[in-house]
Amino acid sequence: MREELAKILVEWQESWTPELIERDFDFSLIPKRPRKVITFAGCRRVGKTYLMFQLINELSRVVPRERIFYINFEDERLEKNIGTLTDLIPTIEELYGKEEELYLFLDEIQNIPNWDSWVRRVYDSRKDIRLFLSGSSSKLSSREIPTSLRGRALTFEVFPLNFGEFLRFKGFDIPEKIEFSSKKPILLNLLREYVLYGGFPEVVLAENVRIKRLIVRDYFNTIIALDVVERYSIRNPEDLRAFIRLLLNSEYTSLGKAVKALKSSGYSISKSTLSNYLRYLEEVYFVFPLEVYSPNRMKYPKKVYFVDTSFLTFLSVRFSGNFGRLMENAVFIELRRRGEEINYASGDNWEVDFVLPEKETLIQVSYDVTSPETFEREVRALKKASAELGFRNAKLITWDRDGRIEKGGVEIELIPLWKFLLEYYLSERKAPLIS
Ligand SMILES: Nc1ncnc2c1ncn2[C@@H]1O[C@H](COP(=O)(O)OP(=O)(O)OP(=O)(O)O)[C@@H](O)[C@H]1O
Repeated sequence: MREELAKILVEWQESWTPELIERDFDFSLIPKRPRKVITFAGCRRVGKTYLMFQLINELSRVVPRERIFYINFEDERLEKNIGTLTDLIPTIEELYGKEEELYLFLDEIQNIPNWDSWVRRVYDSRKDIRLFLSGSSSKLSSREIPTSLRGRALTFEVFPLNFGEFLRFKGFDIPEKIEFSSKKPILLNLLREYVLYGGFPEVVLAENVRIKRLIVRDYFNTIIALDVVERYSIRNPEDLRAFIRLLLNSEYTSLGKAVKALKSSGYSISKSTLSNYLRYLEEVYFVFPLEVYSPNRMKYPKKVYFVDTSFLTFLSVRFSGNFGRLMENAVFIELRRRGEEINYASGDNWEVDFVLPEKETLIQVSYDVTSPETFEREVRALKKASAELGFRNAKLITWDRDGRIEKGGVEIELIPLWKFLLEYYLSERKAPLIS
């Protein structure tokens, strides 16, 4: 077995040249001190492995290549037992010496039982070894990091491409003065594509909608079958699927109501089971339930957003093609990517899509503000929310309308979606991606 390991290590040193498109990731956020085990967490296929590759590229500029190793524990040549891990460092040291710091990038490490005790041992006993871990499983996500690693690990959350990255993947150079540029119609077309089909790298690169649909459906099936059903040992996968169908077609999740709705379709599932399902789906970064901003939260249902708008486009009967809903989901993911604390707000006959309590900001998202009735409704909701919550920052994210209006003492900033999504990019900040 050690021979296989040696072969894989040498092969990696000799042949590794990944072709990748750079993501926005500020690697200076990875601390030198205190030394931490770095983990990359996020939904399946968002690009965690490629982000590790990008980091390896950056690192290769300052660290000799023979001190950096990448191993994918899904490699069928490797035995999936702890022996593979315990042999790893001695094998590298035999082959390449042990003088300097060693950087180990270990992918899908959760395939090895008891991997976490090995990680802890290495972390505690070898100050000269830096570990970077990734995996499709929530076992590596911050919420589920084994207790033995707590305090030793720092997790970076990876999301589907942001709009700036999406444009880079599409080979589109963002012009200087977008508002006045002749390239703006192209930008808006690309934005439409981004909102409809989302930011999974492979889906973005796929050449037509038919292929995009196939890939997204395949991701969906894999997430449900492997990341949820298998990992959490779900006994009735059909029940889970019925619940997901419900989520994909409703804006809110009140578990009580879900129990009733499912019952009327012939599924008998308890509230506590549904609550577990929702937690699992959240742990694998497939959905993000959003709470209302209110002291008595229990009275209000949660709203549900998906990690990527493509799931709504290709799998939702109700929201497929509902551009307003897709825009709202895209804005949510962008806020989440920036690490904002987010809620929604609701009152008598009004609702505001997002509240950022720390920034005292209200955000409403609306596709069609050209219709005076819709515009009035959105503005009214912002006014009511502002009066009730005392937050004076109000933004209305539109498809492409800029400006500022004052209504009843509340100033509302109108922001085109492209401008909102590129805010970080335009201000040359990079999304922190830290949880
Ligand atoms: N930066 C990138 N440049 C070019 N292609 C990319 C990039 N990131 C991801 N991809 C494409 O998306 C695919 C999935 O990316 P990757 O394997 O990194 O995802 P992952 O999050 O590690 O997936 P899993 O959770 O299934 O292991 C890659 O095989 C590649 O085709």
